Amino acid sequence: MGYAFDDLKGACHHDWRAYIEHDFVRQLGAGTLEAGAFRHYLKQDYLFLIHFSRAYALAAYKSRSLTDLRHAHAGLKTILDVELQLHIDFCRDWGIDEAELAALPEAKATLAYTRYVLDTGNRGDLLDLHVALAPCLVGYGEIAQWLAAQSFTVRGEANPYDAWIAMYAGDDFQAAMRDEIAWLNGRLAEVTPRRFEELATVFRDATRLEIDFWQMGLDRAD
Ligand SMILES: Cc1ncc(C[n+]2csc(CCO)c2C)c(N)n1
Repeated sequence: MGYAFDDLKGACHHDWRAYIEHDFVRQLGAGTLEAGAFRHYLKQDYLFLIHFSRAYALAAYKSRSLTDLRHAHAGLKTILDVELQLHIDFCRDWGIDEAELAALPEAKATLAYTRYVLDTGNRGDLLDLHVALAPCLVGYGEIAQWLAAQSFTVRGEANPYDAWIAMYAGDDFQAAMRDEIAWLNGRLAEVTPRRFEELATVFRDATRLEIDFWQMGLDRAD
C-alpha cells in the first residue's frame, strides 16, 4: 500500500511517453505542423472541452466535501474561461466562427475519449473520475515542460502555435497541474494493490485515448 501519481505513469510508461512525445506535439513545438491538422484538432478539441466541462460538473456532483467541490468548480472554470476562450480566439483568427464550431460533427476519437471519461465517472467514484481526467490535465502540463526542454522547440512569433504552448506552460496552468497531482497523491496513498490495478487500467486507457486524439489531428480523421 501507499501509492502516488508517479506509479500510475510507471504502470503505463510506454503509452505515457507515446502520448507526451507524439509527432503532433513535436511538430507543434517546432512550428512545422500543417495548419490544416491543427485546425482539425482545434475544432474537435472545442467539442472535447464541452464534454470535459460536463465531466468536471460530474466531479462536483460526486464530491463529498466542500474542498472537493471547490476543486471541481475550479477545473470547470478554467476550461470555460481560459481554454475554451483560447480555442474560440484561435478559430476566429483562422476564419472559423462559433456557429460553425457548434454545428461540427464529432470525430470518433472525440466521442470515444469524452464518453469513456464520463462513463468511468458515472460508474465509479470521484477517484476513478479524477484518474480518468489526469492524463488530460497532467499530460498537457508535462507536454509544455517537455517542449521547453527540446532543442527543436521554437518560441515566439516564429511559431504559429506559440499561444497554445504559452497557455499550458503558464504559471496558472502549471499550478493547476501541481494541485491535481497533490490531490491524487493524497488519495492514492490509501488504496489497496487491487484498487490500484483498477485505477492503473483507467489511467492507461485514458492515455491511449489521448494518443488517438493526437493521431486524429494528424490524420484529420472524422
Ligand atoms: C484532447 C485534449 N486533452 C487535454 C487537453 C487539456 N485540457 C483539457 S481540460 C483541462 C483541465 C482544465 O483546464 C485540460 C488541461 C485538451 N485541451 N485536449
